[in-house]
Amino acid sequence: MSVISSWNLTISLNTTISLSWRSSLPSRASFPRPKKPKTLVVLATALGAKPTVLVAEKLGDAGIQLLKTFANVDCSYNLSPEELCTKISLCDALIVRSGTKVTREVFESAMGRLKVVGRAGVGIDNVDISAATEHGCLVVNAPTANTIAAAEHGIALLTAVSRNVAQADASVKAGKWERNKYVGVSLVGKTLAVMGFGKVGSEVARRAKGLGMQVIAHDPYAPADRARAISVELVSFEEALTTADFISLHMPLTPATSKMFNDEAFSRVKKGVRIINVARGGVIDEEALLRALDSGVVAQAALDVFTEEPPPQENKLVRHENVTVTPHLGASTTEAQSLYHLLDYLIWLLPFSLPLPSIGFIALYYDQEGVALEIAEAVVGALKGELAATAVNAPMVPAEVLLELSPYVALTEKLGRLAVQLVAGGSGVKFVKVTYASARGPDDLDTRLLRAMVTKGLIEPISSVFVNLVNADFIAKQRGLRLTEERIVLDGSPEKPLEFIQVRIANVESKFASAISNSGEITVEGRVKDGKPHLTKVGSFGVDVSLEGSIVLCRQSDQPGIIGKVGNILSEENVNVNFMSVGRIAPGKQAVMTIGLDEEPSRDALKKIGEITAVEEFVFLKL
Ligand SMILES: NC(=O)c1ccc[n+]([C@@H]2O[C@H](COP(=O)([O-])OP(=O)(O)OC[C@H]3O[C@@H](n4cnc5c(N)ncnc54)[C@H](O)[C@@H]3O)[C@@H](O)[C@H]2O)c1
Ligand SMILES: O=C(O)[C@H](O)COP(=O)(O)O
Repeated sequence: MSVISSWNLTISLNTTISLSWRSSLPSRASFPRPKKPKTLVVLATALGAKPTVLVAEKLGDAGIQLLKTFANVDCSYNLSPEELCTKISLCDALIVRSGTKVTREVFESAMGRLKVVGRAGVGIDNVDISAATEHGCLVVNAPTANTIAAAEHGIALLTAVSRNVAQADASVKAGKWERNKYVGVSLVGKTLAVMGFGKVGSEVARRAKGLGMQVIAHDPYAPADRARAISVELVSFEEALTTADFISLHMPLTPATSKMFNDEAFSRVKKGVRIINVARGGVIDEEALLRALDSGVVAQAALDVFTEEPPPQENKLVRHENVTVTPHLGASTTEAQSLYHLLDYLIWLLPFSLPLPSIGFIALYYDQEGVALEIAEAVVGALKGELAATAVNAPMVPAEVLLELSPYVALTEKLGRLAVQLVAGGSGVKFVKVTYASARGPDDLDTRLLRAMVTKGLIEPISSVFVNLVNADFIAKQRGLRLTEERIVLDGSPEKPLEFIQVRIANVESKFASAISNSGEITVEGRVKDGKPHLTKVGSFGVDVSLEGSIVLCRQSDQPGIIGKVGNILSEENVNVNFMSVGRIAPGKQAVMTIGLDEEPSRDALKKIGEITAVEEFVFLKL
């Protein structure tokens, strides 16, 4: 019994990072479950009051209970689109299944409050992902908990069509006894083409092999070794169509798979093929399927999913005598939807004092967290500002990379904040260059998170927009901000990921002229020292101040007594100086004094600093 270990990282709004460890047993599904800690995303969010989670479709009780430990939970099912839009502005998170369309209007109606959409299941085709991203709303799903349920339903439909179970049942219930009419076809030795060899598809394949079928699969993105491991041959779309006796669909609905099964595809299938769809209705052109059924090209179809759900009463496919239908039941088993947790079973087993190996076996078999728990964990984690393993619309940063980069995450955001506050007028920022100096090779540094944090730092002080890893690139583009990145490869030890980071803003004037470097750009540079972000350069002046609280930058003609005068003004106001450094061009010439402050000084105190005779210019910057 192997144990999956996981690291969870937390980044809160002030970008402090915490690390916790958890372990869990592998799930019953043999398709590798995403190792939560390996792929993570930052959702920096700060929620003062208890957040509100709207659960818009039935969710297992285990999930509801978990949500209630952290949030106010509003379970309102069967909301009309208008009702959903009305409610959403009062919610921080929304949990749906496939029955709720989370449209652009929903995100617009949320007016910035909605931070997470949790899809309690796999398919995210009912969520407008672009709109979510534009609104900085993280979308998470529960990709593994219903895999087995869906695969079993696929097999149930496969066996049902081969033996006319639904039709024969209806006939007997209608008082008939038609033994000759419902002669079926055998599965053994027949070829099954699994279209989409992902989690569900591979579980269907495994089960079909157990029924004695020849299994082939078509999936342009599936790794060959996964197929080889269960002796399934990966084939082209053409070969799948032309050789299969049964076709089972398991791909997602995307623009590429939409109506993949159309007249053209049906013109190439083996006459009498049987089709099972437990994926999404939209992957089949339903009109084309009807024609293929009527002409006998397709002998039978079993459909769990439809383009429109529920399908209209008059839908000819639903009423077709060679079509077996179920109302999107693929994920609907008690085990998939609710909690069958390892611990419950271990506790249940205790009185039996079973030997350890059998406990292990049973525990492994029943380690089904259920969709409800999987999505509740993801949503609560995201609301806490933790990192979501199942994020759909944000780049994933491996946990170990994130841990190493954490102080640089804080540094980049603060450099962005400082740089933009140095711009005269604060706006008009269009060209930003971020330079990363490192002894590591260019492929050895993932800067996506750092870039997002510079954007956050640049935009948040001058707008009301909430920027996070989800929407940083979109917001930058929308505001016409061109952020370019540059790498400087230094000699030395690659132990540290970065030596220094520089943020430059071109084509702007500065309210602190000394911040303009020789290249004519506002320039701030920082390093991480003892795990803390430090400002180490402003313009062409070397400085050194820890980036916390706020900062006063002050240029003076280099002479004795200035530090004392500034210190006096601040101490009269009870403002604590946490750090001070002076960087000068040459003794007796100009110097830039950097003062780190714990409290914000009054306007009056700042005015007094400006009035010190030797002070040529100064600026107060909030971090
Ligand atoms: N009926 C239900 O209740 C139910 C339950 C669970 C999943 N589903 C649906 O089943 C589908 C598969 O779910 P999963 O968990 O296995 O997802 P998955 O992401 O693990 O697998 C999908 C596979 O489809 C493949 N694919 C993508 N484009 C393809 C194409 N053009 N041709 C062939 N293959 C392609 C991908 O490479 C991937 O391997 C999804 O549409 C999901 O929404 C339905
Ligand atoms: O994509 C999925 O997970 C399935 O279609 C399940 O959908 P459901 O949560 O509405 O049952």
